Amino acid sequence: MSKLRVAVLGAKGRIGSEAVRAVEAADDMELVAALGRGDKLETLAETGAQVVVELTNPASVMGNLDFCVRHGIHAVVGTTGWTDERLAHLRTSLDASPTTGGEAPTPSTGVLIAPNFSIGAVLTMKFAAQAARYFESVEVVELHHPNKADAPSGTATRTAQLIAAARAEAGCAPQPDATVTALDGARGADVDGVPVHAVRLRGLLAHQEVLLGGEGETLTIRHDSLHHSSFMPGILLGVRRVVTTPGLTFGLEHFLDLG
Ligand SMILES: NC(=O)C1=CN([C@@H]2O[C@H](COP(=O)(O)OP(=O)(O)OC[C@H]3O[C@@H](n4cnc5c(N)ncnc54)[C@H](O)[C@@H]3O)[C@@H](O)[C@H]2O)C=CC1
Ligand SMILES: O=C(O)C1=N[C@H](C(=O)O)C[C@H](O)C1
Repeated sequence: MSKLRVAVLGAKGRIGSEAVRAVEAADDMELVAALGRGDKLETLAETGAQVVVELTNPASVMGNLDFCVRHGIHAVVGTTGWTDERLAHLRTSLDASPTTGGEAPTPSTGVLIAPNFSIGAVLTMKFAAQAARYFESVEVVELHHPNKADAPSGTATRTAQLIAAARAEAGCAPQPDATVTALDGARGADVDGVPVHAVRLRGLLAHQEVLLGGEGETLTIRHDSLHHSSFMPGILLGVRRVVTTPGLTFGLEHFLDLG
């Protein structure tokens, strides 16, 4: 069986360099390009890359994906900074990409955007959304290394959105909060009504706590990524699945059998 031809964008970065090693070690993949800032995207087409693993930064990701989609190259994206506007733009460009034909043509290019590739983080999001309706209060605390460019993390934003959606579906009342005066930022960022707090601390990598509170009890769901290796099985799964999943997939959970 022929190997999947994979390229990594952001190949010299913290997660990108780990992804390069993971792709090189995978029996069913061939690393055909490892590109960093300033390298020409045309290399992707020239090397016949079938899948790009995009691990750069929010300022670069849209241009990189535009190139991939125009050239029919599938993409597995870990880079953060996704807004509704950016997702709409990507869907529009996917709609215009080559189609598989048939009565209801679908985009043939697949893009997976995963706010977090680690299984524990994906499960944290799922468990938090399940629990959210049973507690009056819920807040998210994410903790990362101090070199991280964005806050709150993509994972925390997604977690809060899923919690808010679950609470809205269950008809939950707004959270209790009697705060009248507060220093700017003291109550965190408001993501769909869920407070999200970001800690940046030397020594940390990527961690998250979801704090849930009800009458006389609290529940804490905590996840810790202790090494970038925690993201690699998810990236490799994404590469294997995206080639047969046209269009936009948001969240690795769609490629996992979580029940
Ligand atoms: N979804 C997930 O599970 C994870 C996502 N991330 C995200 O991945 C992104 C990268 O994180 P880190 O590796 O920590 O950052 P980093 O700053 O260490 O690495 C980013 C690399 O991309 C390069 N780069 C910038 N623009 C480029 C371009 N146009 N073409 C090619 N390379 C370019 C930079 O020079 C740098 O080497 C961030 O958005 C981060 O939040 C990080 C870890 C896990
Ligand atoms: O920048 C990081 O390191 C990470 N970024 C992602 C995020 O913003 O959620 C995933 C993980 O938290 C590591």
